[in-house]
Amino acid sequence: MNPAPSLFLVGPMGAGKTTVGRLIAELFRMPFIDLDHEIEAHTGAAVGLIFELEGEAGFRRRESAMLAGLAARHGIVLATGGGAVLDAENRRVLRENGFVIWLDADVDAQLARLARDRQRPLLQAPGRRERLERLARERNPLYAEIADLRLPSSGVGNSSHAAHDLLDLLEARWRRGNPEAA
Ligand SMILES: Nc1ncnc2c1ncn2[C@@H]1O[C@H](COP(=O)(O)OP(=O)(O)OP(=O)(O)O)[C@@H](O)[C@H]1O
Ligand SMILES: O=C(O)C1=C[C@@H](O)[C@@H](O)[C@H](O)C1
Ligand SMILES: [Mg+2]
Repeated sequence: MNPAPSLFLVGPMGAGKTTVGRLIAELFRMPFIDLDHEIEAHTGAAVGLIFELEGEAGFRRRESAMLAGLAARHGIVLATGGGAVLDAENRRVLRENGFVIWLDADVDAQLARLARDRQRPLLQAPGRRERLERLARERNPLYAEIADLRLPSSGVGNSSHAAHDLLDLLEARWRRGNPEAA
């Protein structure tokens, strides 16, 4: 039961786009694709190394090119990277090609979940809290601009619970949209 052509997950680092996205894809029996992973597989370099060699601008070019190709596929669950919404064309591509889910997380939850992270280049410097707060201020309006649904989360909780909450929300929403299916 999935009338949406594709599900696109957007939101900040540590919100669960990759983890919850993979689970929701399993629950809906849809193929799961992770944008960061595809970029790494295509270039043969980790996100951190791409940032080091080409700067954030180089990474964003690769991200936009990869997103344009993947968003054209139908019936997928696509986990984007936290900064994919920065580009206006990316936002258009997401909005026009699928159902956009904003997985949100407060900064305390991000800090707890990513405390041991050494992969995300934007977090590899002191002042993580200030950095995450600034990113939230800049990006939240962009997530809000394209989201069809927002699922907030806090604490370190459990991604499996988050996936089931999302499943319930989506099914309730689709039943409302199509009373025949209720
Ligand atoms: N809803 C949740 N409750 C508890 N823990 C979570 C939740 N979502 C994610 N996590 C944990 O947080 C960590 C980061 O999650 P994940 O990699 O899915 O984030 P992301 O949104 O894909 O981030 P990025 O934008 O950097 O790709 C993982 O260890 C994951 O298990
Ligand atoms: O929030 C961001 O800008 C990023 C999030 C990750 O998913 C990666 O795309 C990369 O580390 C940048
Ligand atoms: Mg991810």
